[in-house]
Amino acid sequence: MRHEHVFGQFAGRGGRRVRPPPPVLKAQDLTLTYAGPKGPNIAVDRVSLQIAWGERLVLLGQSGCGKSSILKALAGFLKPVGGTITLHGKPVTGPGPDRIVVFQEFDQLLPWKTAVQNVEFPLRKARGLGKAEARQRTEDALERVGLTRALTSFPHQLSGGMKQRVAIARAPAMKPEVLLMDEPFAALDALTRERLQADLLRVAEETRATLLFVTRSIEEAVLIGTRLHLLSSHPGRTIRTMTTEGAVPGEPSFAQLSQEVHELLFQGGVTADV
Ligand SMILES: Nc1ncnc2c1ncn2[C@@H]1O[C@H](COP(=O)(O)OP(=O)(O)OP(=O)(O)O)[C@@H](O)[C@H]1O
Repeated sequence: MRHEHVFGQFAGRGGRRVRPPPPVLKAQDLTLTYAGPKGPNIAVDRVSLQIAWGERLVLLGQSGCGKSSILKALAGFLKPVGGTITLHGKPVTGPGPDRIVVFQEFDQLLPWKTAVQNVEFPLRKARGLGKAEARQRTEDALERVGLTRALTSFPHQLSGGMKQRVAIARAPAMKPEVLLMDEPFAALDALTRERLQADLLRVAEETRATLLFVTRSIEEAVLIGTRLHLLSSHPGRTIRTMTTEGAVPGEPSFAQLSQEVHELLFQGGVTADV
């Protein structure tokens, strides 16, 4: 099966070779460490990746392989000890509203604001939208994720799934350059997880979001991603990047690609936990 993604070899009309679109976000030879008792521990070792506009890149690998660390570095929360990160060719030096992060934890909403206000507030504060436009965008975003009730409830009155819906509505409504999602569905029950995966896919496609998504689930990766970046176990190194093109959920192609990914992760010294 052919799943290798080869940059620089996109076929244009009439089979002409055309250049791929320039990456929105790019990391080159990214090395990340944490301080340990005996000196720095390498968490991520010279990983390079790039995300083009409208692409959904999934970082996949075993627990502790450095997926969250890469996401944090791309978000600007963690400074690399080696390599570079650029957004539209400009170095990333810290966090910014051009990169919005959605975490796994359910406590990322402002507890003193309602569901509606949690979406509306950053649109007004960080994006500087007027009241009418922010309200319109908020209503639109919440409708997209199917949140039609409990709109005036506070986070402590919402279920975990509902809170994640608000977080998923809020992030694309900000229209960031890149949406960074760190295992946003890992703490949800299987049914809610499936529903939110479908909602995310729909929102991402409708809003043409550029997405970096972190997961440990092979099936989730193949479902969500247009491209996968497989990482070896600690310290995280690139095993391979591959496209998910042709893998259709519910068809043998999907199971086939999932199996291929599983084998690659095992060969890379990884125990995939799905
Ligand atoms: N704040 C920290 N201080 C020290 N070491 C850390 C810190 N955060 C992460 N690490 C270490 O860095 C490595 C990579 O961690 P990271 O959380 O990025 O992995 P991960 O692939 O996201 O794991 P998981 O899937 O379990 O969330 C691990 O060995 C971890 O112990």
